[in-house]
Amino acid sequence: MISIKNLQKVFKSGTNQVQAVDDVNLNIEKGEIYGVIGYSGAGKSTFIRLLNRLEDPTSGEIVIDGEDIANLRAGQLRKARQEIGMVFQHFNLLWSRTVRENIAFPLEIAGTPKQERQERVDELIKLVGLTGREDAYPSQLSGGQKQRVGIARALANRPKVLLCDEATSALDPETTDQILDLLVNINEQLDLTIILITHEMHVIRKISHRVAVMEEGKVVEEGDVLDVFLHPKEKVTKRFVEQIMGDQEQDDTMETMLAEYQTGQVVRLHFVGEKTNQALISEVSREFPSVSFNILQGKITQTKKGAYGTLFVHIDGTDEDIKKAIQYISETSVEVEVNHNVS
Ligand SMILES: Nc1ncnc2c1ncn2[C@@H]1O[C@H](COP(=O)(O)OP(=O)(O)OP(=O)(O)O)[C@@H](O)[C@H]1O
Repeated sequence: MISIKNLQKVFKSGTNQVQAVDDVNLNIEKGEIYGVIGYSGAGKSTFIRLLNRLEDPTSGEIVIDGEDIANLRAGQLRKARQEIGMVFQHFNLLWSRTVRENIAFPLEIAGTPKQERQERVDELIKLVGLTGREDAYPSQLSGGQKQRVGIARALANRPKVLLCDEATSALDPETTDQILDLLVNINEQLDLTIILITHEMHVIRKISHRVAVMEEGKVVEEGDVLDVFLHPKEKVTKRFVEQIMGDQEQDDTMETMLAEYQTGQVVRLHFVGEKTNQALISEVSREFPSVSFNILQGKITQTKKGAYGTLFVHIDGTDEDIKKAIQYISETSVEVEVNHNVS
């Protein structure tokens, strides 16, 4: 659906040159939530602004649904832009207009007749959960509500793709989660392709199907979120994954746990996407009633493709039963690492 080839953006000022986007090549499928992550200055904002030509590319191709956005002239560009919605970090609302009027704005620009405009606005208000706040002004809204207006406005002209530029970075964690849930709903209900840029791994983990990692203008790593989580190759990617997993921390506490348990075994279960932790532990407890399972600690993170992470479990019972329980777990997709055997 979106094909980006050899995309370059060089900013020039006097003798200074900054290569903000450096030979980016990506393919994004219809209906996908595609995340681009990178630290400040990596080129994410420039990249996303190239996609709707808020910036002009220095060279390269951006084909969205068969149309090369990079080479459109002014008139064609105006039309194409209506098919690309954008949500901004700081909402960019019109302060003298109500919620309803803000959402209607892109429809007015597109020349949508009044009756149709009103119907569409009503639909959007419902979709983003702003019923009852239609006549409020932006200054009377919370951050999350402002972003809901931003999202409704971006969807007004039924775009083919929604671009989100750090859409949750100005929000607190709880509101962030609500807005991310809304984006997932919209993606699923409308089968809408969403491209988002962020510096927060949490955003990628929670809603993205695939991710690209940017550094110094380049995409240094790309793939399914779960694959990238499990096998980060680049240093920068490892840093992002550590942000939410904290592996080093777990290795340190392992030693403490081993010292604590004198009977049974402490095992580390590695979840790689196929089974959820709760389902497995209750299933194995049911199968082996004579064995006790005690979850000691763990860090499991849910991605769009399943659970990923590790769980430390103390298993106690007779040697024979413990062995059978471990064998049972090993036969699922969960990898078992036996750390301790004292009996
Ligand atoms: N209009 C501009 N003129 C000159 N240089 C620019 C311009 N916009 C961005 N840059 C430079 O391009 C590089 C990439 O910036 P960009 O804002 O795209 O990165 P980013 O990953 O989005 O970071 P941030 O989250 O801090 O905005 C930086 O070195 C930045 O200084």
